[in-house]
Amino acid sequence: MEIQQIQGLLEQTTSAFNELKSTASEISRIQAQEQALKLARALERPRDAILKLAYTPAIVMAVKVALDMKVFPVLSEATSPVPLATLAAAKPADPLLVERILRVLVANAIIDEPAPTEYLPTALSRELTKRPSIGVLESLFCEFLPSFQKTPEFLESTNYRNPDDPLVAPLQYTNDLGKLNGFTWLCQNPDALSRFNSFMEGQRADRLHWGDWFPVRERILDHPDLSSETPLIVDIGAGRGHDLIGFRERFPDASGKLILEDLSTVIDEVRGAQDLLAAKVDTQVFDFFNEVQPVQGARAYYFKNVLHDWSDERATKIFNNLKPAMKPGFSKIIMEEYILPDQNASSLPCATDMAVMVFCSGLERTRQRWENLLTANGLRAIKYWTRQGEGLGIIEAELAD
Ligand SMILES: C[S@@+](CC[C@H](N)C(=O)[O-])C[C@H]1O[C@@H](n2cnc3c(N)ncnc32)[C@H](O)[C@@H]1O
Repeated sequence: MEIQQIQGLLEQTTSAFNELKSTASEISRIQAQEQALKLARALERPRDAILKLAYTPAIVMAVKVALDMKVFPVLSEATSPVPLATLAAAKPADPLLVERILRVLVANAIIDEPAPTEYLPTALSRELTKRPSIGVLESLFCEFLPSFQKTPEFLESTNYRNPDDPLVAPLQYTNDLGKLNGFTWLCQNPDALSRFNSFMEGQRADRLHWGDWFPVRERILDHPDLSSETPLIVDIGAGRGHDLIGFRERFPDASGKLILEDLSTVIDEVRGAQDLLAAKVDTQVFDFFNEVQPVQGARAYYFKNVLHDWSDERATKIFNNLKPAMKPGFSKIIMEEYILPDQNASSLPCATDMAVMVFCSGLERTRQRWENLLTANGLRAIKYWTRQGEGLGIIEAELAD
């Protein structure tokens, strides 16, 4: 690239940085980061960029090995540089192997090496001691990566049909699952299920809880028909219930019940968890394909990252099992999902789109696709709440008539 073009990108990056300095907003942070990425790309030779891109799985592999060798908890305690021998003793592991793995981490700014074979933590390596971020890395590496690798072969075998059958996705092809649903497969593999549920907790990482930006009081809580006995929020496909716990923290005075619904294996994993008990969250086994919604007349039926797992045909089944429980004029459906822009979507939603395609033939949807889905199912979008950057939006909907 011409030096003048790089100069131009540098100026745009500086101006994005100045905007961030003056507003300290999340949007300006994302814009500055995107601008800096364009600048870094422009400074890189295309051939080197491709080489590094193709090597990305090796970096993730090194992080996974470091996790397994228990390097990060030891490192994050450190106030002075930690010698290699101390880190190698954590597992214990061969010091030469640890040195090679840590070299990758240093080269990728995941840890610091202030002196030869002496290490210090960074914000990134400290993050790798937290359950949700460990879950993100481990679930994507162990459960998704093998399927990513097989996806081109799978798509060729289907003559590049867009996958829409959750029982015929790259996951089944890769793991020889026959017609076993991906979530049932997870439920049969407790370690994989635990990694996946931590991954879902991690999806929240550093993002706003919906209660921090959606006008919950105005759109949900301020209604005369709400009482302590009314189901307030039914979180369908809730996983470990982190969204409900976050809701209770933000609205401790809200009257009405918070109900967590998921498949029986997930409920077995979460039932009795202290954080759920403390937040007064009820649990309910529910299979949204095979049962009619058992909680009648809730104020809000909340789905987060659920509809994106399913094709329109499957989503119709979910809505058909939900609608009989909804009270007209009172019950709402709140779906916290990406609402893709028509153009220039950011990297994270696009990567998520690939992950749901591989796992269960799901898809991220543009606003028009959401609109078509709701209309075809006798539902009406009250409002699409979009957010800039990589945050999830909210589709607020109700029965059409
Ligand atoms: C992508 S996760 C989302 C979890 C959580 N809502 C979140 O965003 O963190 C999808 C959830 O749907 C649940 N699920 C899958 N199939 C289901 C079914 N048939 N009935 C009820 N829940 C189901 C899974 O167990 C999982 O917890």
